[in-house]
Amino acid sequence: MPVVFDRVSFAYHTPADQRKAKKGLVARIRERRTEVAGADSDAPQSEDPRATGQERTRPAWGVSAHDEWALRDVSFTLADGEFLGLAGHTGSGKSTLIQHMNGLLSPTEGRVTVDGRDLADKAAARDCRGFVGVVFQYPERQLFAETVLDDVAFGPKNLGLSDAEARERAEEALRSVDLRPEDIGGKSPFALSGGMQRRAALAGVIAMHPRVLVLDEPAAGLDPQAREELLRLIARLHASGMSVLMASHNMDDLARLCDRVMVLNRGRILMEGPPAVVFSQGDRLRAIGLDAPFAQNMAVRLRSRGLSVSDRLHSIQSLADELADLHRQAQRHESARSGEGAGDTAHA
Ligand SMILES: Nc1ncnc2c1ncn2[C@@H]1O[C@H](COP(=O)(O)OP(=O)(O)OP(=O)(O)O)[C@@H](O)[C@H]1O
Repeated sequence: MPVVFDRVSFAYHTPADQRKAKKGLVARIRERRTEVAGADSDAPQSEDPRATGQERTRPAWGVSAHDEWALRDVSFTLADGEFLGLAGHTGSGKSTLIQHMNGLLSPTEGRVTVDGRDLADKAAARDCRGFVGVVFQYPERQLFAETVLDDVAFGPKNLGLSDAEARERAEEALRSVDLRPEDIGGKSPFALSGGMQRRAALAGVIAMHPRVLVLDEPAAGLDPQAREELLRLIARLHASGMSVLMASHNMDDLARLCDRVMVLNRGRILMEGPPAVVFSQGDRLRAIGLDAPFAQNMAVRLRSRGLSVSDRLHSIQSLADELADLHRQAQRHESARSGEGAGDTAHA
């Protein structure tokens, strides 16, 4: 079930080129009305702001014309079984992109298809919500039911499943996020810890049996242990066969988990590729206000101190492997030197 973005642009306000087209239309309509009403052409006419483009609302976040596009010309494919990471500074368009994944927002230009069906088609968008599960930022804020089990069963019930089937799905989903339905199913969601609430909210999406899981900053605001548990859980869901798109501000999480990373900057894809390739370009990342993963920063520092470590380091694992290699090389070098030394002594 690939999700394909084909030259997607999105503006929260009508973009300039489309306003221009509208302006022409409004002017023509006004001329026509004037002709029909026989209006006195000398009479002062109140300017229709739409005809002059003055209605143009300068977007709150933008200072130049191109900033009115929250997404601009975005093309990519989330392939079956892939784990795609989405990085980008605040306001770069990650949440906007995510809302296009299941048709909550429709492109102003371009198209999004899921399994070949264009989400501009309402029926396709409705169907895809069963397959593409979106977990928004702080999803626990949307918990509402009296019990955890009712909350998680809400989605399946909406799909038309019977109470018993929905309950079964809810229990299964809770177990898949390491929550025991027999312990917490009857509790209020608000009686759970923050990390458990987050997992219960995730279970509500998993209970819909999505094949694509979309996560917007899933670990934001969790304590270190809860975030570790949650990220492990996401890796496990991915390993079970789901495709995942995960937006995150944490480059280390993306470097560690993703097959491929896409970096958004002002609504456009700036970089895209395997973590080792994207995250080795620390300077480009820093230029748009993103940090590189710890391993990449460490590699830069080690190189500046004369150690010849790879500039492709992007994860703690790759850093550990590289340092172990260097250590082994140094040991070999050392033993070769001491062997030479021993030979010299024997010679003497
Ligand atoms: N409802 C809205 N109306 C108008 N503009 C919006 C709206 N939502 C977002 N924007 C603007 O669209 C741009 C992209 O926002 P978006 O929330 O997608 O970015 P983001 O990368 O998810 O940011 P963050 O990391 O802070 O969540 C921003 O400039 C934002 O101000």
